[in-house]
Amino acid sequence: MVLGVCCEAEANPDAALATALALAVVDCDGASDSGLSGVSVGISDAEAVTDAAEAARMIDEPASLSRLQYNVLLADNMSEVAGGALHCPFLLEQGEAHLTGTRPLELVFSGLSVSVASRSILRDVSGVVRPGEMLAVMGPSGCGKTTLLNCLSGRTELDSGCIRLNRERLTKRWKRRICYVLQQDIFFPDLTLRQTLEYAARLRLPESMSRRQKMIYVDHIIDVLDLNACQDTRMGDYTKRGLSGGEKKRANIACELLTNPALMLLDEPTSGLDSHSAYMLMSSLKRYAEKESKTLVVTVHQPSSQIFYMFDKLLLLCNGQTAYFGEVNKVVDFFNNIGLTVTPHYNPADFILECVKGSEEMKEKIVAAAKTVQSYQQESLNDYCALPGHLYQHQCNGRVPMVPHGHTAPSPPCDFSKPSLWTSTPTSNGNLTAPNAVSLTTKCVVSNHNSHNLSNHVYSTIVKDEEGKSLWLDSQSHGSSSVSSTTDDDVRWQWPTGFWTQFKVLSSRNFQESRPRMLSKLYWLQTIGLGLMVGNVYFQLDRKEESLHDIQSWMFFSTNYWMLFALFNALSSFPAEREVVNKERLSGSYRLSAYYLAKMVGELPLTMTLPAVYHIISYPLFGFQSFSVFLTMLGFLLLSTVVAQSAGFFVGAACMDLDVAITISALYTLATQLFGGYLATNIPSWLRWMRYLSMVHYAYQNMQIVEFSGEPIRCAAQSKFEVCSKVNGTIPVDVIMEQQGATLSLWANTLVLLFFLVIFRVLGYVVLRYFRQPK
Ligand SMILES: Nc1ncnc2c1ncn2[C@@H]1O[C@H](COP(=O)(O)OP(=O)(O)OP(=O)(O)O)[C@@H](O)[C@H]1O
Repeated sequence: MVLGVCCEAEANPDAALATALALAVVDCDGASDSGLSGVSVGISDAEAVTDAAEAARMIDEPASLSRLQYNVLLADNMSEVAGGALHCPFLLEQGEAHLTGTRPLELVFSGLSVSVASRSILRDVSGVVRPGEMLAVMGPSGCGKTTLLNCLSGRTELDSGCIRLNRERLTKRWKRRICYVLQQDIFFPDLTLRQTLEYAARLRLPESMSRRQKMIYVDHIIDVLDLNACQDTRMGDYTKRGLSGGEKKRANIACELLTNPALMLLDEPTSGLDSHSAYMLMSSLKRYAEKESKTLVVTVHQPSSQIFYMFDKLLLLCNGQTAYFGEVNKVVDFFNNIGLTVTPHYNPADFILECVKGSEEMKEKIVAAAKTVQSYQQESLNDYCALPGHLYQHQCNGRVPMVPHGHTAPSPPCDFSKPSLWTSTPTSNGNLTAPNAVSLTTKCVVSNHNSHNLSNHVYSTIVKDEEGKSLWLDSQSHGSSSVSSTTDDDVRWQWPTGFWTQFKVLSSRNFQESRPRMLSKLYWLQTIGLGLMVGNVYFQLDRKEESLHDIQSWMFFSTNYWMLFALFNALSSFPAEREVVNKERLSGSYRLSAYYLAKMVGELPLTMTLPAVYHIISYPLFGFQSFSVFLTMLGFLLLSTVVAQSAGFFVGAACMDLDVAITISALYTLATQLFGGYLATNIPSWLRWMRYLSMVHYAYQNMQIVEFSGEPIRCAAQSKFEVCSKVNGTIPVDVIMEQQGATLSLWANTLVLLFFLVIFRVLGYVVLRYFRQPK
């Protein structure tokens, strides 16, 4: 037995401990502040726990939930100690730890119809999945399985139909709490599996867990999904070899399991796995669903009969219509009853798939039979959906649900031990019996007084399977926090971690993920080669009028090259990570602002490294003047590079299509070069304003001001500068600048560059926030 409780209490430790345990044994309703803050308590002995639990029972005033920070690791016998007297998952109200138990979740979908470009993809598809159940969605390729999951996760809009999660509508809050394991495995290819999971844990597990606990969690998930051997292998993609298809699939599931969601939607989790691995994976998922009362919807192609019978329910689709919905072990009867008999020893999954891939006549027959069955249930489903979801929110803290004037408040059906909406019981003739009526009078208390539910709702647990191997750590959903509220829409969304944690983790991930891309061996070679080449072309230039053109071309080339380099690199940066970021944003892992800021900061050192190396090589070859000029020029070169990177971020964020982004950027950069002041000095007056939009112009001017102020250019014998006949034999810097029509000072140019930097970065954020929201 292991129990660690971290409480903060200004009272004595025992009281703090008792209070923590009281949470397990008192009704959460009416929690009042008992002034907890500041003491840590740890117990490792069952007797002490029993005593404390007893003490907790005697507390008159339930503890303040708002000021209690707790973190509990509890072994499986804790439930016996506390006697299973849990009444509800508890809420920490004011944002300190924000952990809530995962409520078991009943998923009901009714009459779902979807069409794309006037083609009907799903037609009137309905079903119910209860906590602890696994629903298999099967059907031939293209029948609409993925579309159905997209609907259930809220990613595809419905033409008609309804989806209810514990009677609530599928709001943004729910969408972020549903775990959707996509068919495609979307990861950063250069991170290893372990790094990927660690970052996911640090982002998605609550702040109240220490980093060590999060890492223990990661270890368990790796262990459970048998990913130990490949944990240090990079994820890889189609250009770089990394994890195998099956390993990636399991990694995908592992990332989602970290948050321990109540509802998991898995799109073909077994594809690409050998039969043994597929079996092992599905049995893990099955155990998970059963032990943790999770609701699982899984699409599968051609499961083995062993896997097939692991499912509780089956939804068979045929051309977007329901061909069967009901218990898996009744499907053979259903087919028998319509005259389609399974050959003995034949895999029933293969058989039914062959039937729904058969002739049109056969398909129609199956769909018609399924409709007959469905009509029994449809009415109740319609009633269910007609209920205004927010009236029936799961109010397990004893508060009265909000009810419009003149209505009686029915209690939400929190008790899942009661029969639910769709207990399909096929009769001997294959038809399903009429469903049980929706129970609106069940008690509003999650009060299964059994050991499982205690652990399920309150404590982080290490659940063990029959062989004693740890399966899942923790029973709490970390995907989000707040549970109850008066309406669907006014629920405050609480992020699993705070802004600064997200910023820190994402900056570090961004740095790690971008480094191989931004500082590849090829780029190093290119930079060093270019630095040497340019340095030798403009080798030790004398600061005299005869060399002026070459000096200016070194500056223009250097500035221009690094600005273009940064811009085009940034351009491909968003498209490359868009899918991963969209996936993470959809699952509510972090704020966009934290991601955006982290991206800017995380990539900053990487953006600056290569131009700095180039400058260090080429400037001394070009002709070292003084250390201060060298450093100032480096500073301005880096500033110009970062400004150009901002433009690249903006265009990359705004354009979904990389080709379009490249075309727009090429046009913009070529124009900025033309108006930069070096290539064309006599710009027609009506086009001169374009110069002020050219970032290169300001950067190039600054380089010249710094260089020519440091060591003035000596006049030639036959100087074209009038000033040479009067002053000192050197050309003042402002004369050179005026000759190019540039009148701004060093600081004015710098301010304009900073303005570009801020504007492009803000625009980039606005685009991502309002125009590129993941769907
Ligand atoms: N955005 C879309 N535009 C046009 N057609 C679409 C779109 N999305 C899906 N479809 C079509 O809808 C049908 C169902 O697609 P879906 O991906 O749901 O099938 P599936 O059963 O998951 O297939 P598979 O088993 O091959 O993954 C397919 O015929 C597909 O071409």
